[in-house]
Amino acid sequence: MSLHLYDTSTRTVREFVPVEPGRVSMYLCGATVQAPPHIGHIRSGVNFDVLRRWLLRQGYDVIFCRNVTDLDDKIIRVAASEGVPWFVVSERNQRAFTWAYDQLGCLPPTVEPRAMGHVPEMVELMRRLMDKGHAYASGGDVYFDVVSYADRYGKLSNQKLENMRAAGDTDTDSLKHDPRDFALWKGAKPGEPTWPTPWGRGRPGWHLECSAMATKYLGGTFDIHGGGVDLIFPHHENEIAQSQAAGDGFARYWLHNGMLKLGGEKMSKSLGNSLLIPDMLRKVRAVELRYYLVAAHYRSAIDYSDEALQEAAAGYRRIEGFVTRAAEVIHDVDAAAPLPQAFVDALDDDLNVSQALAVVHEVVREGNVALAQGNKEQVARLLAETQNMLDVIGLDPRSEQWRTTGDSGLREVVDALVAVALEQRQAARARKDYAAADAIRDQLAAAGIVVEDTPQGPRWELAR
Ligand SMILES: Nc1ncnc2c1ncn2[C@@H]1O[C@H](COP(=O)(O)OP(=O)(O)OP(=O)(O)O)[C@@H](O)[C@H]1O
Ligand SMILES: [Zn+2]
Repeated sequence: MSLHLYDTSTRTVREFVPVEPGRVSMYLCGATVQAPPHIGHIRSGVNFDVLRRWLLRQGYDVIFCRNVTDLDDKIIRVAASEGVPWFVVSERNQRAFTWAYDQLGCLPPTVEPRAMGHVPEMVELMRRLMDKGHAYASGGDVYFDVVSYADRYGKLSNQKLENMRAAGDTDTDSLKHDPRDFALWKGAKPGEPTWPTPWGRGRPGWHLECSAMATKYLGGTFDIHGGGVDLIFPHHENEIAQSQAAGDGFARYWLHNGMLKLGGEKMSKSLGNSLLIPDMLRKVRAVELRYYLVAAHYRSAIDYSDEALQEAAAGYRRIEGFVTRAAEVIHDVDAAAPLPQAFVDALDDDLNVSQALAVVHEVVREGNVALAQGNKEQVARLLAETQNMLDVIGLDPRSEQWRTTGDSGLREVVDALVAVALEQRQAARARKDYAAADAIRDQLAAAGIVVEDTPQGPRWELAR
């Protein structure tokens, strides 16, 4: 089987074939930066990071564009409440998002455009829509005329125009030709930042931003557009309407991640039920949080619980335990070793990471048996398979990312210190000074280090 993905626009799992052989262009709706990220935002980030890594593993050259919405009503409100300019709020929170994506091991985007740096591209898109009769200016605003695009509007979200309710703010209904028309551009309001257009000063509507940025960096037709299911309507429906009405092919596959919820409700900056990343990193290590966020199928909803998080962390530590022990015996890991077919099939089947992780756990179980039997050849093969699979999901404990962050960065240092202590314990045993040998073991235990004697010699672990 080749890669198949669930495409919201056709409501089917279909074969992924990029526009250009060997190259994949991908756009992900990134953050509106009125507040720092919660784990729901980062769930979206890490799930699309796994897709990107899977495409890279298959040899594709991937152009990944994730935008930042650096100005909107919510940012303006936060800035006003703090008495600072809008960009103070968006810069601060954008840094918090970047930090969080980095902590969770997301590869940096190929390009990360900010909306307010792309106003000329938005004006040009509005011009094209006006010329084709799909947009009109009214009272300083510019609107998309949904009736002019009636036959196709609603395809993505599977609804018919006649059943749709009015878009957004009813205050502006008197300016619209139809209450379902949505704003491409919002006319200047006192105290708000504005940019010039041929139809007056103002600021862009959110939907227009993504259409303009996606096509600027990925072209008129590109492969994958992603975001959370919360964005299907109206945001993505409107992106399609704007871009296709202007004459662009736009995205060929629409992928949506399920929501991370708390008590059954979407985790949301606006609802104030956010679990922020620094707080989460006091509960578990970043790699364990990533494991938790990718372990469920990307399209399913997750209802957050501390218990499930701790269970996921324990699951990851089982994998990590094997990798660490095996790496003590095997020094050269074959990065080109093939991935188990069951793992490949799982990811090719609409990125079924939970199934793929089940394969990892199976290989780890076999690996532990091989370790216990001292079967070095088997251990080498299973360690290579495990690390190569984990690399695709961004979870390899021996990768640069996880070796140098959190407590795993100190592992080599502790390893050397424990080796010295264990040599002394060995020497004490050799001279039959068992009291001294036990004292060394007890001191290590007091420092949180548990020593286990194995047929391959003593090894240590942190007591957790
Ligand atoms: N709870 C969540 N679970 C999963 N993905 C989410 C969640 N909240 C937002 N996302 C996704 O994260 C990305 C960035 O979201 P954005 O900043 O637009 O969030 P938002 O919906 O405005 O946030 P909020 O509702 O928290 O104020 C989008 O792709 C969005 O779909
Ligand atoms: Zn968007």
